[in-house]
Amino acid sequence: MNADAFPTRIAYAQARDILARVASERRMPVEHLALARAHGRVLAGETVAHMPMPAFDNSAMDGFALRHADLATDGETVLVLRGEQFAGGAIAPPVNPGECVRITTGAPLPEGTDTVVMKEDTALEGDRVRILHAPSAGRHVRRRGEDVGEGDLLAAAGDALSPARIALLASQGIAGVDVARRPTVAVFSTGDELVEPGLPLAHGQIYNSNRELLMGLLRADGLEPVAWPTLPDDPAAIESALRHAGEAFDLVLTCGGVSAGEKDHLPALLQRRGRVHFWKVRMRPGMPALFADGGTLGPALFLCLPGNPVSVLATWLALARPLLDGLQGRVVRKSWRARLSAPWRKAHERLEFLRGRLASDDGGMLHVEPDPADGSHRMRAAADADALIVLEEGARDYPAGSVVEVVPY
Ligand SMILES: Nc1nc2c(c(=O)[nH]1)N[C@H]1C(S)=C(S)[C@@H](COP(=O)(O)OP(=O)(O)OC[C@H]3O[C@@H](n4cnc5c(N)ncnc54)[C@H](O)[C@@H]3O)O[C@H]1N2
Ligand code: MOO
Repeated sequence: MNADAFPTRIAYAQARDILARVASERRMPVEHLALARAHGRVLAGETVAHMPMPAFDNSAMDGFALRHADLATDGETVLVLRGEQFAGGAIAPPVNPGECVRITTGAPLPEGTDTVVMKEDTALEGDRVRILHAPSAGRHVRRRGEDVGEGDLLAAAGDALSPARIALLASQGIAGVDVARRPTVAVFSTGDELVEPGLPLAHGQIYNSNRELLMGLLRADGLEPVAWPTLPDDPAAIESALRHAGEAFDLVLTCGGVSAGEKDHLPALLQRRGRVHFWKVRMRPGMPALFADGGTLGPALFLCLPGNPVSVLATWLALARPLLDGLQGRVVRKSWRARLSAPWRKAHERLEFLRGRLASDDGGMLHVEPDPADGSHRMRAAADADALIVLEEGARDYPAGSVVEVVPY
C-alpha cells in the first residue's frame, strides 16, 4: 500500500473501528458547566454521592407521626396532638408516649416517632387524634439513605445526562459538572440541481431536503449545527468553502458529490488536500461515504455522506452519530432487537440498513415490519418508517420471526 492509499470498500464494522479510533484521538476538551446547561451533555468524569438520599428519615404522606408501640393491637387508639412538623418548618419537639405530631409529606420525622398514619385514616377531635386504621410499624416513612448511600456512583464518565440524571445530581446539590465540549458541526449540501424550499423549481431541479434532515438529526442530539449555503458542482467553490469550514469547525458534514460521477468532486479534493481514513463502506444505502482528516483544509474532520436522502439518514445513524458520540466520549448506545413481521429476501452481499416500522404485540414482543420501498431516494418510505433494520453482510433469506437488530430513529 503506498503512502496515499486508504482503506476502501471496507466492512461496516471496520468503518466503525476507524471512526472510534479517530474519535478517541480527537476527544473534545472538557468544560465545566452549570448543571442547568448540562442537559444532554456527556459527562467527563464520575460523580459520587456526598450525602445519603433521603438525607433524613421523612414522611411519605400528609398525616400524623406517631410511636407504633402506642397503637392498640386491635381497634382504635386516641393520641394527644403534640404539635406539627411541616416540610421546611421549625423542628418539632420530641414526641412522648401517647402523643403524635401533625406532619406533611417530606417533613423530617420528629424524634421519638417511627411511623406515619395518613390523614384519611384518622379523625381529629380537638387536640386529640383518633387513629381509625392502625398502620404497620414504620409505615409511610422514607428512610435516610434508602435511595442513595454516601459514596454511591451517581453517574459515570461517558453517561449522557438525561433529565432524570440531571435531577439526581441536582438532588445532591451539585451545581456544575465536567462535560465534553459539544463538537461544532458545519453542514453542507452539494449539487447544481438543488433549490431551497420556497423558491421556484425548473425542470431537472429538486428541492434541498437533506439540509433540513441533517440539521434536524443533529439538533435532536443536542448539537448546534451551522448550515452553509448549498455548494455548486464547482471544484474551486467547493474547495474554498470547505477550507473556511475546515478551519472553523470540529466536523464538516457534507452530503452529495462523493460517488463516481463527473461532478463528484469531494473524493479528489480530500485525497489531494486531506488524509482519507476510508472511502466506500460495504453497506446499503450509504456505500460511497468518505471519512477524512482535513489536512491542509484545516483541523476539522470531514465526513462526506452520499446525496440520496435515505442514504443520508442511514449514514447519519450508522456513521455520523457514532463519530460525534465518540468525539464526546459517550458510551456506546444500547442496541435493540426485534422480530421481522414479514419475510425479507436480501439478494445482495452488502450489509443493509432497511427501513421498517416498529410495533409491540400484546405479548410484549417487539416486531418490525420491513418496508419494501427500499430505494435510497424514497424519503416517503423512510418518513413512514421509524427504524433501520440491520441485515448482516452476505445474501440471505430472512423468514418472518427472524430476530434482527434495529436502530430506532
Ligand atoms: N457509477 C456509480 N454511480 C453511483 C454509485 C457508484 O458507486 N457508481 N453510487 C450510487 C450510490 S450508492 C449513491 S448513494 C449515490 C451517491 O452519490 P453522491 O454522493 O455523489 O450524491 P449525488 O450524486 O450528488 O446525489 C445523489 C442523489 O441524491 C440527490 N441529492 C443530493 N443532494 C440532495 C439534497 N441536498 N437534497 C435532496 N436530494 C439530494 C441527488 O439529486 C441525486 O439524485 O450515487 C449512486 N451512483
Ligand atoms: O447505497 Mo447509495 O447510498 O443508496 O443509493
